[in-house]
Amino acid sequence: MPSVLSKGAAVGAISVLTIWYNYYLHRKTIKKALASRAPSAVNLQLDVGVDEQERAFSRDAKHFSGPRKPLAQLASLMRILVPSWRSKETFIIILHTAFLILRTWLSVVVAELDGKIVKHLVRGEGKKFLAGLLSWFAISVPATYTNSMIRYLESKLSIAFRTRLTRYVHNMYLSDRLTFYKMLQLDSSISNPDQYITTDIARFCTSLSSFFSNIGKPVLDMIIFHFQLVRGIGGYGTSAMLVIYLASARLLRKFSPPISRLTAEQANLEGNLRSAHSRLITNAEEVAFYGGHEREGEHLESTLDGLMRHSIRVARVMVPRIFLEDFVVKYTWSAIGYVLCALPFLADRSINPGQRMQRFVTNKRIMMNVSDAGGRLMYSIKEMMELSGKTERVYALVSTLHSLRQKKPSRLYEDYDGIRLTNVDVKTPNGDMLVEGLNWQVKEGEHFMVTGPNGVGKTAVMRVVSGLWSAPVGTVERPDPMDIMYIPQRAYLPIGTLRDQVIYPHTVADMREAGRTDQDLLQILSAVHLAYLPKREGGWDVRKEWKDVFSGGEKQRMNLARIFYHRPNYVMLDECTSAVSSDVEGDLYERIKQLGITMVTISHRPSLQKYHNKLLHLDHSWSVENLTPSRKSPEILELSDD
Ligand SMILES: Nc1ncnc2c1ncn2[C@@H]1O[C@H](COP(=O)(O)OP(=O)(O)OP(=O)(O)O)[C@@H](O)[C@H]1O
Repeated sequence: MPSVLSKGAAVGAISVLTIWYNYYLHRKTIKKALASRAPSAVNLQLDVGVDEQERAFSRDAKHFSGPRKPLAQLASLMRILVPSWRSKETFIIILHTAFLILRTWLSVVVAELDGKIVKHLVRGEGKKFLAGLLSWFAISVPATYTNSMIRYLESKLSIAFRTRLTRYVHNMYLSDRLTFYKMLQLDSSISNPDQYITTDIARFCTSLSSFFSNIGKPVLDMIIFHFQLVRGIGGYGTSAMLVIYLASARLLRKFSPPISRLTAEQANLEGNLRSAHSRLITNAEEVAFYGGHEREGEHLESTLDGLMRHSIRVARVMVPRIFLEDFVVKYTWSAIGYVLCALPFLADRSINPGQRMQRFVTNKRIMMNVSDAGGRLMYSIKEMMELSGKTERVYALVSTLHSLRQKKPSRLYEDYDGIRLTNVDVKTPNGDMLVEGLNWQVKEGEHFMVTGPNGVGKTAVMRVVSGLWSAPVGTVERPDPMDIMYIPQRAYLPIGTLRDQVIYPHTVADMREAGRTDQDLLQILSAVHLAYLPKREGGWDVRKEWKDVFSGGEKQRMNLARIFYHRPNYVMLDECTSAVSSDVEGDLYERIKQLGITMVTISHRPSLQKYHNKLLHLDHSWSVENLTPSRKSPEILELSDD
């Protein structure tokens, strides 16, 4: 009984520590939540500065370069998951390990108590039997508490890993190096980053945190129980058990299908299905107009078919492995365990029945625990392979982000008062030449129109100026990003309030800092002929899926409103008034000019020429022409082939 009390005290001490830790974390979370209500910097990782994060990325880059073996991949990812010995994750892992040890220790105590209870029963010692039973119950409270804490800490670890890894990826994905754009538009190695960031990271973190229990617990059990068994059945018996385990592990490995590859493939196919659904969500109206539901249905079905065929194949190849695993772990090991427990007592007839019963029950209980731990270790070989497949995908994501982040942009200078391209070759990401040796300069007050046939590379020039595409040859000079804006062909409406639509990409905090008010925004909306919107939609704070609310022309005018809000020195407009009625369109161009903003307009509409004084014509070669209001046909100033 005293030993039970001292063990109970140990459990109590660990429990108090855990409760204190939870309280501490809870307070920290509340403090953080309150702090995050205040307007914060743009950095996504609230507790780390942008520069510090950039330095961390540069330090980590060498650990994510090129292909690596699964264990090395896991080691690289662990650097992100547990960044230091003083991190929260280290503390959770230590606490988790403490509870694992405690559980194993309690199992030994229970096994010994079992033996004693049976001994008292056989001897007919009623009082001792009852005392043993009471101790048994006393142990059950900390034992169940320990089990629930192990599960709780496992979830906590998984959440902590996921938070850290997802933030790390988000910070790199959405950094000012435009990694998300490069990944989505220019690089095909990661086809569905959304699937990787949402599902794959979550699965990897859950697997990794449960892996600590699944491997850590049985390994601990095996070590501690084996010491107990050596006392009970001698060194030969336990050595025999060990040899049998190792042989079984080899056998199971030999007959195991390539689980890590199958897991990675499964995740890939799930990503394809998800992406097919995302496409339908994004293009629902277009599909509905075309009556393309059957065609889209066929695509979804064939994607689902691929996934299901793979899942069935996985289930089929797993049958022999599961059969072998069960046969070895559940039956063969138990039978051998019985024999090993019984042998010492069959050989030694001098032991009295009570003692014999006590030792047999204790040993059998420990043997069952060893067998159970061994079984869990065998099962965790499969989990280890699955984890390896999940690690492979998450590693691929992080290493691609690192390699895209390091890609050098073209020779681009951001301190020029104007736009100047010198001997620039404009090429597609595939390397196809669109415009060769482009020499083009836009000075302040020179409003340019860029024209040319479809697909000739007009938007490509805007991509090169903005730095989205790098020019392999030549030099690009342009103003500071704060002084130039690019309005793309397709109007973009972010998630948020009506106010957010006008001020994008500013936040409300940025707007307040810039000294702008809702009254200013109303004036801006009236400049783009949308002054009726706040009233119609129910105020500035209303949140809607704006892309479904606004008409085509309204969407474009809202995008143009951002020019009046941000008032850059230069703006590049890419066919962004095609749905705006021509009277409003003309008015908008005049207003932009009145604000002293220099315009570069990509358009096919000759009616827009009157708002510009120069023209860049692209048609596999390039030419710059003067546009004078009095002359219909432009005067040719410079040709690319002269
Ligand atoms: N991510 C990409 N990868 C490969 N090729 C691309 C990519 N984006 C565009 N292109 C190609 O680059 C060429 C130029 O495209 P761009 O959008 O600049 O044409 P454009 O002159 O603006 O045409 P339009 O008048 O139809 O808008 C096109 O042939 C297009 O297929």
